[in-house]
Amino acid sequence: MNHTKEQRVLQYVLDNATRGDPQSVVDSIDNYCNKEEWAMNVGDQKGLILDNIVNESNPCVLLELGTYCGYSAVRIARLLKPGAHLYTVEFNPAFAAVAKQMIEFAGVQDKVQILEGNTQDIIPQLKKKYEVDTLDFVFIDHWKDKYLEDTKLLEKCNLLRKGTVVLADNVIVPGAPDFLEYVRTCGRYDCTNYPSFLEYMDEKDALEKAIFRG
Ligand SMILES: O=C(NC/C=C/[C@H]1O[C@@H](n2cnc3cncnc32)[C@H](O)[C@@H]1O)c1cc([N+](=O)[O-])cc(O)c1O
Ligand SMILES: [Mg+2]
Repeated sequence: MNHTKEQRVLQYVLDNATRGDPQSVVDSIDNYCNKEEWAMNVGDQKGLILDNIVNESNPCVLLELGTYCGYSAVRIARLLKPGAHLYTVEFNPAFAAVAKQMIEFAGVQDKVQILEGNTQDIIPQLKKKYEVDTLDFVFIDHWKDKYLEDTKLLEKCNLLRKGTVVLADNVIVPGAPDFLEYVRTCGRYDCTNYPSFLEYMDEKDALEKAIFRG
């Protein structure tokens, strides 16, 4: 039975999207969350900004913090060139299970790897255990009070290089003020704000792009 919202979102995708078609998966989730139940996916309006920034960055090795149902993982993976790879970190087993099925249904499982666990534990393992050298692109969309500590951890683990794009969701709602203050004032990032709207709502929100200066 689909007892959780996340299971209901997945079921709607399985019933309405086309297997192997990531765009139809993205569209189905947006339809469901617009019509039936709100869910904390980056959504279609901020999603278009995310698409543009991924496309202009042309990334090979990507990291996402907070997979949730896999909406942004599918959205990003559908744009990746052959050989590019997205690692997405999720510590809630129930959400990871939904995301795994979402990613497989979309047919992007060869481009996406869900790393189950806490970002604090997984980020320090990326180099040795997952053979990551440096990251080209990071999408941050997990608990808002973790954005800053995890950005500093990425720096500490030497996972950022000159030009790495760090893109953060929700810098207005729910907001990540300490993260925003840090990336805009520490001198190590070139920041751009992308005003938009909270997913499936009329409320203002924004993405912040912080390019690491190396
Ligand atoms: O709260 C929001 N997002 C939190 C997302 C959290 C996701 O990241 C995982 N996680 C958390 N710390 C983790 C550490 N390690 C691994 N996974 C982790 C959680 O298990 C969840 O799957 C949010 C809220 C609103 N809103 O309007 O209220 C809108 C949004 O777009 C949002 O993204
Ligand atoms: Mg978000």
